[in-house]
Amino acid sequence: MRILIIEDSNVLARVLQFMLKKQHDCIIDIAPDLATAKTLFEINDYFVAITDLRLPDAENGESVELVLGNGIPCIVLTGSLDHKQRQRLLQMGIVDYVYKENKFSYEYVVKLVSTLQRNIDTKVLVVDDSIVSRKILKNLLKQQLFDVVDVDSGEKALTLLQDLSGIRLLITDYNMPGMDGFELILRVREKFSREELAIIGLSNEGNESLTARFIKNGANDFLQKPVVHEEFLCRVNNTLDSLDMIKKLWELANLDYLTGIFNRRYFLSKLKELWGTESYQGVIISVAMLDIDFFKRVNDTHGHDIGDIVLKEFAHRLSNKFKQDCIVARLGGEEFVVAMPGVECDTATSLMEEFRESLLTLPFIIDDMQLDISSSIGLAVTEVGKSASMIEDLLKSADLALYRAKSEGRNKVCVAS
Ligand SMILES: Nc1nc2c(ncn2[C@@H]2O[C@H](COP(=O)(O)OP(=O)(O)OP(=O)(O)O)[C@@H](O)[C@H]2O)c(=O)[nH]1
Repeated sequence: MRILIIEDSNVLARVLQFMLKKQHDCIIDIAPDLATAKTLFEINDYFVAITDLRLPDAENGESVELVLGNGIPCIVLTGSLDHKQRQRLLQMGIVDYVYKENKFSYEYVVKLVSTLQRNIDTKVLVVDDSIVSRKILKNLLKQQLFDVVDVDSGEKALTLLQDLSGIRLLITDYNMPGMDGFELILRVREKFSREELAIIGLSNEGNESLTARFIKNGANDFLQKPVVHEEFLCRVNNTLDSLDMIKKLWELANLDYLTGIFNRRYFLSKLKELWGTESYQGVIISVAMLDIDFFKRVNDTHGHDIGDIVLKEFAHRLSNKFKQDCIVARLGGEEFVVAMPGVECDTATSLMEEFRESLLTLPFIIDDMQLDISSSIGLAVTEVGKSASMIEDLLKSADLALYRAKSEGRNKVCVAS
């Protein structure tokens, strides 16, 4: 990522450069005047430009025209701004303006750059029967680099949500012929939770209870039309920030920090979920526990960092082999587990034998070193039932089978009797 700072104050430009570099892996060019900025635009492609409104050779915001004329998102830095200037800048299509006040202003600029990066990969669906309103919202969102799709009815929105995966934010008008905004939200919430898909409702009705109704029906936020540029973008970004935060918390709670695969907590909750699902009652389930052999030696011989790489590679291979309905997790240390619902004992044993052998035939190459890694595997099989204590028994059996595999010489699959 390459960023251009157009700013005649060398101190300010350097502070911003330092703060941006701390947060982003990027190249930063500094132009102290319009002429230099013009030259830099001829030779480089920029992700975003941050420009002062007044420069020694361009006192009237010509740098903003230059940036936008080059099709580059523009963040404006300014000491002051009157109402007219603000209107003009927003109409020109800048990302945002920031007052040069204190360190928080520069932190805000750094955050804006992260937000723009996030927005590029964020799909937003706008639903409004008014072409004018859709166009305004689309333009506002595109200035922030969002990937925007729009439709003119709730019915089309539902179809699109079904066909096009990855939409993270739905912005819907309330008053629409056919399906109104409320009904659309209710229908959407049957399939998508607040954590998966955020919804912002819009209406030009000045009805006070509308906000609460929207939110009670499943919207994350609500805004009055016509939208105020800055408020709209703040609300959109806050809503998406909350979604990101929830995702991060979910990952912290359910993923193993080292390998990125599921952790023990997720694994156990998933098994409990299966046990509680009517359609799984009586379905056969195989569970395999895998433990890397003599892993302590890997750490002792090559160091902990290499040990970590082995764990990551092992997890990667395991989750590549057992996809689809299987649940693959790291239980802790060098111990992993795979649950295979619907897989009979014979098939599960063959699959585990294949995996065990693949470790020997495809050695781990780390830093040009070849490491011979093997695994002992214990397998237990049962039918999903009503009693939760069965889960404990199943895991105990797999663990005992693993213990047997270890004591019988390692690099072996043992099935619980
Ligand atoms: N690098 C690394 N090592 C870990 C991690 N978690 C646990 N270990 C190490 O894993 C090793 C496990 O050693 P042991 O339980 O003695 O087992 P082992 O050497 O694999 O021997 P067997 O299981 O009997 O074949 C210990 O040295 C732990 O320090 C981790 O996250 N990273």
